[in-house]
Formats: sequence, C-alpha cells, structure tokens
Amino acid sequence: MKKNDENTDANKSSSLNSESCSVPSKDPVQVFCRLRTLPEEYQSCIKLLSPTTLTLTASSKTGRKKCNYVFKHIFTSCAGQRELFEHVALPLLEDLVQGKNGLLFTYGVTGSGKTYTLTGEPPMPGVMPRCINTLFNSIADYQAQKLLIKSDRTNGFEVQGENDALEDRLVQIKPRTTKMKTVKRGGGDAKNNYENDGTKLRRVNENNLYAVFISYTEIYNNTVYDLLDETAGKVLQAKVIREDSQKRMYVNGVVEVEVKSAAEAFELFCIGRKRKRMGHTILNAESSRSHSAFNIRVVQLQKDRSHLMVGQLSLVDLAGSERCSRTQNTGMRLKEASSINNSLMSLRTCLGILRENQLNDANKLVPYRGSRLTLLFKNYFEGEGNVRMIVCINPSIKDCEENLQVLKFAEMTQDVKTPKAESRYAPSKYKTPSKTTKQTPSTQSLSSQTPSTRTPSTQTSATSQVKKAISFGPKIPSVKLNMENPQENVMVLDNLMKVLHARRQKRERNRQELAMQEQHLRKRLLCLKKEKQANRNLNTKITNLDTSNEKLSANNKELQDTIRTLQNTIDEKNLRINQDRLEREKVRQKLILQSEQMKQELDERLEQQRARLQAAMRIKETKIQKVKEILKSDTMSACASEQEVKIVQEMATPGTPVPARRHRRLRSDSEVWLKYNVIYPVPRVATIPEEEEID
Ligand SMILES: Nc1ncnc2c1ncn2[C@@H]1O[C@H](COP(=O)(O)OP(=O)(O)OP(=O)(O)O)[C@@H](O)[C@H]1O
Repeated sequence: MKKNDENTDANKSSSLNSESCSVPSKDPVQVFCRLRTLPEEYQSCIKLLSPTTLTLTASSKTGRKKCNYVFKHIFTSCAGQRELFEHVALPLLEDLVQGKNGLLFTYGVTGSGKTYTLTGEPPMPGVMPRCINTLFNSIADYQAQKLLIKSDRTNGFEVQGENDALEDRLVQIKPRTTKMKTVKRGGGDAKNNYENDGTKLRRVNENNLYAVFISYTEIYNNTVYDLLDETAGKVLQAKVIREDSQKRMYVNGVVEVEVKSAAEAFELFCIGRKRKRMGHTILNAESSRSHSAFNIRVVQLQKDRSHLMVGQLSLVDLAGSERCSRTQNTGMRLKEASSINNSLMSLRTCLGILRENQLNDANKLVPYRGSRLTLLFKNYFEGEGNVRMIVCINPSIKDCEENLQVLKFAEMTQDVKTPKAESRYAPSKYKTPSKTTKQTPSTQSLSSQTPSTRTPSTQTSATSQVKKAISFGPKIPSVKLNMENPQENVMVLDNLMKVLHARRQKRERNRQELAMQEQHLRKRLLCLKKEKQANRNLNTKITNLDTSNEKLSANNKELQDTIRTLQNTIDEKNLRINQDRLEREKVRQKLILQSEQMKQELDERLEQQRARLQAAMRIKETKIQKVKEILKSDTMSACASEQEVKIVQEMATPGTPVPARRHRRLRSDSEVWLKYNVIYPVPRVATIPEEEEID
C-alpha cells in the first residue's frame, strides 16, 4: 500500500488554492451499465457492440428500431461483483479517504439487479460490503479512540476530551449490548458471510486519526425515515431534510453510529435492511418499495487535533421503475409504485433541466424540491462530489420498452456535469465537557471560554494550572538528624515543623477552596442540566414544528395539486364549451345558409308556379274568349237561352260562381233527349248553385 505522507500544510494550502479559484472545475456524471444474466429460454433485446457500446432493438408500429448507447463501461453478465467494485466504487472510496464526497446510485427497471449490485448476496458481496471491508482494511491501524469525534447532529462533527470520550463509551456499553442481541436475532448472518478479499486503498494519511460513521435512511412514499433509529419502536418516525450552515442538505436528527470494524458496520446494515420496506411483486419476489441510502462518513482528525476533514460516500439503491400494467399492483403496492415513479420522474426532470442549463448557459430553476429524493441529493449535483450511476438492465425482450426509457435517461445523464470534489480541512470544533474537573480559582477563567475558542493548547495549560492549584504547599525537606550536633537538629526539626504547618494550612485552604468549587460546580451542573433539558425541549419543539411544517407543506402541495387539477378541469370544460359554442355557431350559419337557399329555391318555384298559372290563366282566358266568340256567333242565336248566355257571361267575370258543367239536353220532336256537348269545357270556379234544369 502506498501511503500518503503529504504534510497537512500542503493539504491546507491546496484547499486554500481551490477556495480562491473562482470557477470550480466540473466532472461529468459517470454512467456504467450492468447487464443481468438472462435465462436461455428468454430472448434478448440487447446486443453488445464493444465494452462501451450496446444496441437495443425495439419493435415499434413502423417496424424494428435499433438504437445505440455508449457508456463509460458496460459490464456483461459474465462480469463479477469484484470487477464492478474495482471499476466503479474503488475510485470513490479512494476519494472518500481524501475527504471528498461521492454518490453512487443504481437505476433501472424493477428486478434488473440494482439491489444485487449494491448489496449482493453473502458469497458474492456487492459494492457496499466491499467498500466497508476495503475501508477498514486500510484505516484499521489509524483509528481515533471511539467517541473522541462525535456527530453534532446538525451534519457536523465535534472533538471532545479523552475523559469525556471514555465516559461516553461507558454510557454506551449498555445500549450497545442490547443492540448486539437484536442484531444476532435479526441478521447476524451477514457479519461473517461477506467475504473479505483483503483489498486496500492506495493512499491513506498515516498522520491522521480516522473515525467512520454510518447512517442508513430510506425514502418511502416521499417521506424520509431513519432505518437506524432505535428509539422509534416498531413504527419509524418521519424525518425532516434540513440545510446546514454551509447549505448542505442533511436528514435532521439522523442516527450516525461510529463503527470501529467492518463487522459493526454490517450489523448496522442488517438492522436497517430488516426495517427497509420490501415487498413481493409479480416481477420481483423481493422488490424494494423505497429508495435507500447507506451513508459512510469518514472523519480525519489531524494529530494535533486542530483541523478535521470529512468525506461522505452515499450508496443509493433506487427503487425500480415499474409499469402498473405489468406488475398488476393494487392498493398499497400501487400507491408505492406511483410514489416511486413520481420521484424517479422528478430525478429525470432535475437532471434534464440541469443539463439544459449547462448546455445553453441558462439559469432555469431546477425543481429539487419536487421530491425528497432530489432534495436530499441536491448537493451532489449542485455542490461538490463525484457522481456515478450504474444502470441495471435486464436484457429480456419483455423489458425492452422500459429499458429504452432507462437507457435514454442514462445517456442524457452523462451530459450533466457536477463540480469537482475537493479535499478540505476545517478547524476542529470542540465539545463542551460534560463532566467538569474540579476547578480552582485559577482555572475558572477557562470555563468561561466558548467551546469553539478552546483549543488543545489551552486544554494542556488548563491541566497544568489545575495541578498547580492543588499543590500541597512547600515541599517536605529531607530530614537528616545529626546526633553529634543536637542544636542543628532542633533547627532542622523547627524548619520541618514550619513546612508541615504551612502544608497543613495549604491543605486546609485547598479543602475550603475545593468545597467552594464543588458547590459552585454543582450549581453550574444544575444550570447546565436545566439548559440541556431546555435545549432538548426546544429541539423537540423544533422537530415537532418541522414535522407540522412538513405536513402543512405536504397539505399545501396537495391543495395546490388539487387546485391545479381543478384549474385543468375548468380549462378543459371551458375549452369544450368554446368548442360547443363554435360548433353551434357553425350549425347556425349552415342552417341560415340552407334556409336562404331554400327560400331562394321556393321563391323561384313560386315564381315558376305563378308564371305557369298565369300562362294557364291566359290560355283559359283565350279559350273563354273563343267560347264567347263561338257562343256569340253561332250557338248563342240558335240554342242558348237568355239564361245560358248570362251564365256564360258570369263565368267570364272572375269571382262569380259558375254553374256546374252539365250537358245540355234538347228535346227533339220525337220526345227523345239529345245530348249537347260544349266543345270547350267551362272551368269550375266556385260552388255551384242549386242545379237548374235548362229546357
Ligand atoms: N447480475 C446478476 N447475477 C445474478 N443474479 C442476479 C443479477 N442481477 C439480479 N439478480 C437476481 O435477480 C433478482 C432481482 O434482483 P434485485 O432484487 O437486485 O432487483 P432490483 O433491481 O433491486 O429490483 P427492485 O427495483 O424491484 O428492488 C434477485 O434474485 C437477484 O439475485
């Protein structure tokens, strides 16, 4: 192992240089692809062209479509867990011990092997157990005393005195034993089965003291839970995501456990895994129903304890995207699936906008607050940290359509750049001692110093001052009696008496002072206890307020969603009303047009009819005229009676009733009636009056 012997000043200056550099350099997100083993009877939709390129053949309505995708590296089903760890996770681990942050997440369709890749199964450990083993193989000899470095529960760390650390360790013994029992009952299996292949990191700073902290959280139905929360009982309490003084996101009050060996870390993992929400679906017997993040924080303390450096590696197992039509989920599983799909969509949206901003030099707002998943990992995309993604693919033709979406997203993600991770030492924060050494007036001034101003050098001087303050007066002289000179002996004994007297007085003063100090310290301790209690109460209040704030925000979001939905419905209805109105207007216009056409047509027909009737009338008039003429000239004189002539004349006048047409009969001499036909029939104009027989 090549160890890092760079002195800390060099580190500090490098961090200063990096701070003074105004434009931070950026690294693209590195995307790796892993193909799952496919049983022989299944057909594959993926073909490998090279170690970095694959082709996906998707069938669409227009036929078969082939798409090529290029990644940093593609691991085939033959690639083992070790190969993947060395390629993908080991560089992040090297960075971790250099104080750099890293995020490694798996993404893919349900059942594609995300959990298998991150966790693995005991004979074939995945990324997480390998990271833990490699880390402890490398830093085991350089670990700080347990609890020397403590989490301040606001995403930072503080250093405490060795006595405090010792006392905390004693306090922890009891709960730890209980925890161990729990682990053995639960998942002690992993402890011995994750094989350790002895891999070590190349660069470890031997001059530093290391402390490893583990936290394990999950995001279930868009709510954050602490999987290591021992106080929670059976039901996990929702946690709030907060921003610390350096604008880094963290889970408020998350339990961070310091581990001193890989076995301890695995125990914690097993405890968390037992609490993690898993479920049975059609596509995966043991499907993750939540996104989980296993966080490893490595704190390095310089030997003079003046500066410390923190690096964090988050191993995130995202729940798989799933189509409800395939999983046939209902009820709770359906709700989980929709929450999973929503948060993954939120991740895609954020990365999409980030990429767009970077490509077009734009400044569009990235909606990290769209889901807890994106909010929690915001810093990795906006702040510092190497981001790596493993896209897990089940090459089965059944997963083809979903794989297409996954591969598209993965390809897009490669264009996103994140600020390069930097190592950075920060001045150590010192924890207020929980137990007070008996103070003397000379040390009283120290207690008024704030924890942050107290440094290791002041602590050392305090110790020497205490020693001085509790001295027992002048040193007892060595007494040698001279039997030959009793006068000299008297002087020596006198001197001894004086010294003893002075020491007795000193002891008495010390006793009084100590009694005073004890009283004073008791009072202070009581005050501190009260302050601590008040702080705890305040913290509880803040947490409660945070929770209710979260609930209100969630309600608000729901209401806004409802408003948006209603607005959409109103918009849709308005649109439909407008469409109806337009439709009606069209119909009205059409009807008007038709009625006009019909009117025109009718007018024309009426006109024609009128013309026809007029023509007919004219013809009839002509005929009547002719009849008149005939009547006048021939028949009238011979056979028509006066009355007949009158009738005919009346007929000629329009509007006067015309007698019914009848045939005239003439009685001949031989008393036989003869029929008399008028050549032109007379039109019937009105009701015929009472028939009158014409003789
Ligand atoms: N590369 C692989 N080699 C062998 N077995 C694998 C591989 N990848 C996945 N498996 C097996 O496939 C099954 C499903 O894998 P896993 O649970 O890891 O899927 P997942 O992507 O995490 O699914 P989900 O999103 O539903 O949680 C497991 O039984 C696992 O052992």
